[in-house]
Amino acid sequence: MMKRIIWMISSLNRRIMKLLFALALIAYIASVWGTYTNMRSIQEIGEMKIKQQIEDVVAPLKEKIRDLEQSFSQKYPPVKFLSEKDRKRILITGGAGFVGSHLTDKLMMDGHEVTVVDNFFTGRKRNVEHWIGHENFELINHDVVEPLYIEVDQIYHLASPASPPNYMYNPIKTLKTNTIGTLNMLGLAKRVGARLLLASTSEVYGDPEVHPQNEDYWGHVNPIGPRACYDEGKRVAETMCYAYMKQEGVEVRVARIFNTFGSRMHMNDGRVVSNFILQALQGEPLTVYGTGSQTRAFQYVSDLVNGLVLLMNSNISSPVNLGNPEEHTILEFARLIKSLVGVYTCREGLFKSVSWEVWQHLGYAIKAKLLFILIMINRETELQFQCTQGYKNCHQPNILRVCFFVFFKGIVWCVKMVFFLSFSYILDLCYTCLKFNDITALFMAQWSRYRYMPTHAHDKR
Ligand SMILES: O=C(O)[C@H]1O[C@H](OP(=O)(O)OP(=O)(O)OC[C@H]2O[C@@H](n3ccc(=O)[nH]c3=O)[C@H](O)[C@@H]2O)[C@H](O)[C@@H](O)[C@@H]1O
Repeated sequence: MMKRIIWMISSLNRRIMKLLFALALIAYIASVWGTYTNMRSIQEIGEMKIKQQIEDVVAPLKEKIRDLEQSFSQKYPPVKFLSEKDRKRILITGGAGFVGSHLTDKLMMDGHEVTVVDNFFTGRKRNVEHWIGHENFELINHDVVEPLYIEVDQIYHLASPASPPNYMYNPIKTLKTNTIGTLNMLGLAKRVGARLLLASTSEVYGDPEVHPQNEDYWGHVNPIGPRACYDEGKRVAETMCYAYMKQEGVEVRVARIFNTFGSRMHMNDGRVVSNFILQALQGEPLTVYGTGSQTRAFQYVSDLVNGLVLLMNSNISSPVNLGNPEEHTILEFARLIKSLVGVYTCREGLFKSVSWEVWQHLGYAIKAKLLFILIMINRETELQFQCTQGYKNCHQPNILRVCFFVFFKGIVWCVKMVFFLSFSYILDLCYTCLKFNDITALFMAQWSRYRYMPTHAHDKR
């Protein structure tokens, strides 16, 4: 009996032992598996962390590489291809200035090799920065008062401050630039056999006694007046050109430039266009000097640039006036600027980030679609463009003006909607008319529709 009991206990023990052993084995496998997965997840987290750190370091580098790649593949404005024979090496002094930079654009786009020389007194590097790095373009920081040795076929000599506050700022420097500078450029033209175009000015006529001034007029200049440094400087520059032409056989062209406006005109330029636009945008009264009855004709810069290029390539060696023949008094001009700035401020939200070209197209598109929305599309739009895009950053709105313009804009849009709805109604009418091919029948039909409707309703009832 005892034996039996012992056997039973031991067999029970063996079973329990086996069970325990199996359980221990499972626990061991589970713990090994757990540790393994745990280690893996720790490893993975570590790897992820390292990856993240690497990403953090690499991301700015990648961005820099992208920027560099973009700068290497910089997009330039489209440039025509010219054969070696037609391609000219052209020097533009003052090429980073207001007129000079537009001339640079034209000649570059025409496919010539352009070297811009500027001392950046009134010129700005940003005016020509879109050409920097182009194989046809070179920018030299140089003052024409010092001699320049360079091989060129044509010289556009524009270097000189042109706005009264700028040229009066340092009259001796203005005189040196226009005399010694011109002498240096004529010397260069003589040495390399280049043709030189001098950017002269309407101011060589001084305070004119004849009106309008043609090129034969000799002028009426005060040699000791406040403007003399510029007026007399340009007059002597013209004299030098013709002396070099007669004595040395240098080919010269002389453009007498009248008032010009356009983009890249410095907002503190001091001339009437920039002054008035700036004052109007800032809501200040426009400073009309004197009675405002003095007249000026304003040409757009692209017209002037086309004129300069035409003159350079022509065979006219005598001086040529370049300006807009349409004259306005300064008072009229002030009124125009006021109205343009007013009109545009209402539209600012609409066209804020739109470039001029796009805006122009947009203007045409709107005009074509909605006949009743009037948009001025003529030379004034260029002024308007300068009013807004050119000096956009200077516009400081105040709350009163904003409220006024929101209200004004609301009214304008209501009027437009009324026009538009009437227009679409008329269109609808015309369309139906065409369909019916008989206006009387149409009205009869319209009328009878209203007239018989209640009867039909009655019939139905
Ligand atoms: O824009 C130009 O191309 C010309 O500008 C200036 O000649 P000016 O006609 O005196 O140019 P502004 O200073 O713009 O003056 C034009 C008229 O507006 C008047 N003005 C100017 C500025 C102003 O704030 N208010 C004002 O009534 C002037 O008295 C002048 O009668 C330069 O001296 C010329 O060399 C250059 O050709």
